[in-house]
Amino acid sequence: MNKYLFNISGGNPRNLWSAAVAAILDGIAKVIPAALLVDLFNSIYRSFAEPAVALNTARMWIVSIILLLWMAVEYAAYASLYDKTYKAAYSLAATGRLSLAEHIRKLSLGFFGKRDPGDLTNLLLSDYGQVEHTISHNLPQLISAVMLPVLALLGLIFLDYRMALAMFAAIPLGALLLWLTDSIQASLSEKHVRAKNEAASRLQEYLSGIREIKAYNMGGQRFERLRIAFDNLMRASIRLEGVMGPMIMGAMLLTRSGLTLMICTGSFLLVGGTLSLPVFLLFLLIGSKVFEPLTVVLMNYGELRYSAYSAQRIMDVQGEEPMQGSESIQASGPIIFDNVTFGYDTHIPVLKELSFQIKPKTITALVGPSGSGKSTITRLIARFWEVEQGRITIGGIPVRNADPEKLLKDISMVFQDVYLFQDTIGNNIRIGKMDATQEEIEDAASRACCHEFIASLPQGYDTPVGEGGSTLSGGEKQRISIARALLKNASIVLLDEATASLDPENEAAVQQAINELVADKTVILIAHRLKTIQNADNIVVLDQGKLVEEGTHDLLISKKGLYAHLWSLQQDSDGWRLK
Ligand SMILES: Nc1ncnc2c1ncn2[C@@H]1O[C@H](COP(=O)(O)OP(=O)(O)OP(=O)(O)O)[C@@H](O)[C@H]1O
Repeated sequence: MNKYLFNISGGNPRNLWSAAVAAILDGIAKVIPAALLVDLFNSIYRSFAEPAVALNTARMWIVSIILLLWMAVEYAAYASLYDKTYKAAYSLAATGRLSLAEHIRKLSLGFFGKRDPGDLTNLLLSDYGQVEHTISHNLPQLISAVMLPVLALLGLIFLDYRMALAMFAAIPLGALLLWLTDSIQASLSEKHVRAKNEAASRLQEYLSGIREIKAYNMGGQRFERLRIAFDNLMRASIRLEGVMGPMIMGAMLLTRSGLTLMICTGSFLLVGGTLSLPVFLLFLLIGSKVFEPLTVVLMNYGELRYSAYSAQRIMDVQGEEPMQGSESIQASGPIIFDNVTFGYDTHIPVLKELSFQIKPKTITALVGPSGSGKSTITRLIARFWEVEQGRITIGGIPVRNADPEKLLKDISMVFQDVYLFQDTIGNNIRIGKMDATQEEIEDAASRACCHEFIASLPQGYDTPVGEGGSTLSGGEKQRISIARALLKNASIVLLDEATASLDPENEAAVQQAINELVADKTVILIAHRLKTIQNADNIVVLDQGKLVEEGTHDLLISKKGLYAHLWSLQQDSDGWRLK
């Protein structure tokens, strides 16, 4: 339980304890009036049962005034409970969500390959929402539901242990039923959460793929997947309610049967003359109160079970080992691949026994057919994935020992598919250097040939960008990402198809910007159009994850190997046109 709370609170359960203390104080505040009522009841009863004893009206007045004043104490206790639980729940969920989001950021990209993005969104929103609800609503109820019977049992056992035992005898039976059916409930909750996540993922897939769905007229087919997911969710929900409902009702009835058992025992003892009427009436009065919170908790038991599974899911992700490493690479040193074998799926190697060296401040081009592993090489340099066999060193420091955050400070990347955040264009460029001045941003944009088009927009650099950059053209996005990289000014530059989506008019200018970006840097460049890499210092040619040849353009042409073959193919296709 402690670990559960520690984990879902992102390691800060302190607020939760103050909420629990408030719940206990609230429970005590509620019990005191019952004790005073017992006293009042006793004194009234005695005056009626024993004619010699006069009705103590003064005592009645005092108790009534205390009860009246006590309402203020009850109000204060409840207000404090309300304040503490809600604050605890919401702040705990907020810090927990942030700390989990931060933790996820530190995981290798391999983790994201295993998880559906919709599943992670659900984890951060819906699972935390469930836990939040449990802490704000169910936890205080649970505490008072446990406290009231315990306090009542302690008090009543001194009054008449036989009646007290009869009253509480059925509670273990109710608990036993819940315990025996626990695995069924756990499995149903788990299936329901899975079905809910699957439905959310399919919905996300449907909405984000809406352009392709329209373009390829896939409405029916994709909609069918969505329909099946929602159908499964409906079935899981019905099963969950249908099975859990009777179980919880059964536990509730068993627990409440204690009241009947107590009445039967009381009647029997009354007839036998071993129980007085006031004690019997007192048990009746308290019994009806004690079972109320227990009933409420049992009604919410399903939610407790459900949120236990949500917390389990949160803990599972928190348990994922983040990438370790504390060393700083020597970014001005060589990048060495030493017998590296790597596969996204460990059984299917994508790179095989790869060894080559990238000299500092040179341009190395990666060439090879589609799927030969060029992008994978750049991802491994940036440590997006972890290399298990062989090693990559930068300036003599193994990448897997490097502090991942510091490593990325020394690397600028321009990807094939550029992602822009839903923010202004200026802030999207600023990602390269968070404390950049407006002048620096504009200078980088000018060098990346995008200043003019940004300045011509009505809001200039303050123009908002749609999610993922959907409001900009491919070429515009690419130039903005080059501006980011220019601003970052890192020693190592990874360029993946940087000029692929630019029109011929812009290409020369962007090529010029890239020349500026790569000057005096260690550059690893992937370009399908071989004419853009003719002047590279070294060309590494890959085929099916293996290095097949390397050298300068002239050397590789003279070797008449794969590079020369790809070169001649491109010369032929350069002039392709529709017939
Ligand atoms: N995230 C991933 N998960 C699993 N397999 C992947 C992943 N990314 C790439 N692959 C596989 O790894 C192999 C190499 O991919 P990579 O992207 O490195 O090739 P590439 O040479 O850059 O290809 P292209 O020129 O078409 O971009 C391919 O077979 C690809 O299907």
